[in-house]
Amino acid sequence: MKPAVLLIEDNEGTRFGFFRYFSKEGYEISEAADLASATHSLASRPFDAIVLDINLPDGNGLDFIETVRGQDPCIPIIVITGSGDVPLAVEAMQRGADNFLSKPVDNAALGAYLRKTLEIGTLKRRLSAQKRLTQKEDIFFGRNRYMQEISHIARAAASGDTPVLITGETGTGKGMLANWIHRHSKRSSQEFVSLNCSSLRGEMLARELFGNARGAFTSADQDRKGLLDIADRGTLFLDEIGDMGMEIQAQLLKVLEEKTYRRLGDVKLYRSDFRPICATHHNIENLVREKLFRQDLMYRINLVVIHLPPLRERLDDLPSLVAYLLRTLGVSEAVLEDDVMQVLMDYPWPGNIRELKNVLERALLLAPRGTRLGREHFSCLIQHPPGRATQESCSPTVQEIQQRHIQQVVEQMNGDLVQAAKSLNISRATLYRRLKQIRDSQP
Ligand SMILES: Nc1ncnc2c1ncn2[C@@H]1O[C@H](COP(=O)(O)OP(=O)(O)OP(=O)(O)O)[C@@H](O)[C@H]1O
Repeated sequence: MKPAVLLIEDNEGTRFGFFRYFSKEGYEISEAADLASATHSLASRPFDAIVLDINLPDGNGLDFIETVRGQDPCIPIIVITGSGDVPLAVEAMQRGADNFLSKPVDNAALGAYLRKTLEIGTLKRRLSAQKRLTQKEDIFFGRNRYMQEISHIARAAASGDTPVLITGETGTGKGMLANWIHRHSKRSSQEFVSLNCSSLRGEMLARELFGNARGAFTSADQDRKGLLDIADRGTLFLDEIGDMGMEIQAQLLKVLEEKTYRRLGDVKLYRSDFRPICATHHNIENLVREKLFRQDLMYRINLVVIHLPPLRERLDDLPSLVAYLLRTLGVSEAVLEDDVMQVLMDYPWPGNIRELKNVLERALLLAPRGTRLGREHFSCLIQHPPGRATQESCSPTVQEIQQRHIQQVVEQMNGDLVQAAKSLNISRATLYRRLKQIRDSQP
């Protein structure tokens, strides 16, 4: 495919010469005589590079560099300045241009610059995509008064070693906060082991937690470590602990009291020094009243309680949270058109921050590269009732089909993850990761 270049230049003669030369060189050239038509062109299709004159009839090209950079940090920009205008060229580079040339422009020199700059642009994009994949997600606390208090308690929890209970609706960031506390605690060099107690029941959950000896049950062909073993000296994050069955609750209480446990089918006593951090979307006290949760276990795990508020109760943080999430997705907040924030403010966010992130990611996928995100990219939030926005408005993607298949196999194996991993021909760790992704993608 030909590289697409947008030439923003008011001089018709220069544009003509440029068009003829670079079309022959194999580029697809679009022309804009002023900033207004350049903005229009950028909104209507993606470009691989921009060649920009500084003095234009309706504004200064220098300011335009920042606008473009806000929408696409990687697109190469080459600036054309008047002859000998070095300070202007320096300013252009400071504002984000990749290269500059003085007038009259030597097309051959510009061609060489363009080739090099396009190569750099491709590399930058690749790096930015790689960074996105490898970057560890960091938590956003925000300036909301209540969240400031939470950040204070979280810091205190990280410097101590007592159990923590995190409550809040789905997608409010309970898992992220648990991980943040671990990473800022003295246990950070050890494992952070996460287990979702609602996805496994009874003996299956016991097997995951305690491990098993060879022959403990039909498919136990070897000794297997449990997560308690792996979490030794680290942190064990028990997500959705409110859904844990009463029998396992009794076993967990014993482990918390004695720090020792037995693998299934084993007589040997194992020791694990793990720090428990638990999370639930339930009100644990109600569960205790309903006799669904042991009171003694509640007192063991709720030494520090952190309640994360739903997103709709911290809307004062929404604009900076959106900017933060967009940055983690590799774009700046300038990518949003002005009236979009009101759409985001008006939506009740039943899936909280997870749903917000999914909605932003989907809007970025829908919009052509280099264009701004308008209301039309958030039509799910306007047209669909809350909670269904990210699921039903689009046909399933390959990833969604894969996720369904994994869920079906886990169900067929009655939740036996060892067998499910074998049947899917993936490792147990990969299966855990995929199951977590499935949970994370649900609002
Ligand atoms: N404070 C935050 N800062 C940045 N991103 C966040 C924050 N909270 C949540 N997210 C985003 O939302 C996603 C879901 O967060 P997380 O899994 O921690 O929520 P949760 O409350 O544990 O949800 P569930 O109850 O469904 O397990 C995260 O992967 C992250 O992308």
